[in-house]
Amino acid sequence: MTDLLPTAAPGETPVRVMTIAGSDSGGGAGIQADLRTFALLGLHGCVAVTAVTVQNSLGVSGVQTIDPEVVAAQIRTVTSDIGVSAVKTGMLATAEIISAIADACTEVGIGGGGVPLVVDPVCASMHGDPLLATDALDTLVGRMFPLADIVTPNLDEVRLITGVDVVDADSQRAAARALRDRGTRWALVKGGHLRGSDRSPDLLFDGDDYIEIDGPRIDTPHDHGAGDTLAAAICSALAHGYSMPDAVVFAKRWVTRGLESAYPLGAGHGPVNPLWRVG
Ligand SMILES: Nc1ncnc2c1ncn2[C@@H]1O[C@H](COP(=O)(O)OP(=O)(O)O)[C@@H](O)[C@H]1O
Ligand SMILES: Cc1ncc(COP(=O)(O)O)c(N)n1
Repeated sequence: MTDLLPTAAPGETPVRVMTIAGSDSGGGAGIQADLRTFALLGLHGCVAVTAVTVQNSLGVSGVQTIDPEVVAAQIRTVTSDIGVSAVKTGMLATAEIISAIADACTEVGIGGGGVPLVVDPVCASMHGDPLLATDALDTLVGRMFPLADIVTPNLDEVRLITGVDVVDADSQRAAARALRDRGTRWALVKGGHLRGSDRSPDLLFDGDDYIEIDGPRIDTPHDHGAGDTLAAAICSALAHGYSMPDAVVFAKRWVTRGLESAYPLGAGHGPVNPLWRVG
């Protein structure tokens, strides 16, 4: 497997994908991270914006959500004209927005065995600022997980969704099982927040087999947008027809390379850097 995906010839339409997520004004996470990964992997990225966050390297100081009907309309108008081969979701903000997205996805054939759907169940920023209304978690799990080909929570999100505290390989497996019980086809329990090891192992589970997708732990404070970058790369590989295990292995290598060349930005946490691709 290579570190890159096939690209279109100049003038030829590239593979299209879509991110349904929030905007990060600091450019490190959210739709900005997704679009960077899509573009650098040679795909054309479309967007359904769910919220505009007021954010920099130190945290999130404001959120303006988008009218749920406008979010759904972005999904319908893109799919009816441009067409997409895979979709990922990130910050979905409120229960009303999630319901509108789930309805629109069902209507146009995203998820549920149709167009592959990657659900990154974003609940908070890395600084701990909330990105999902506290009453919206049940809707996120109840409406999006049954549509999802894969869900990609970090360990804080795993705890919120399943109650499982991941501290070692056994609890990582228990968390993967508990996630699958909530309706997703594949569960990925990311090990990025597992401290005290020189590895950062993610665990992929389809209900039968556990697949450990290992990688070295990169010693950097600049990991803003790591989860978005991983999920956007999984989405990109699925759009090219990769199997789920191959898509996650590909994406893990992509985010690891991005962490290796992550850069400082502002006074806080800088972003993972998929620009290694053009460096
Ligand atoms: N310091 C690190 N070194 C290597 N890989 C990491 C590191 N931090 C996160 N990752 C990887 O980046 C991806 C995103 O993980 P994580 O940081 O847990 O997600 P999130 O950004 O959603 O909190 C995972 O594949 C994880 O293993
Ligand atoms: C709009 C938006 N979406 C997602 C994240 C999560 O990224 P991180 O965990 O790196 O803060 C974020 N901070 N902002």
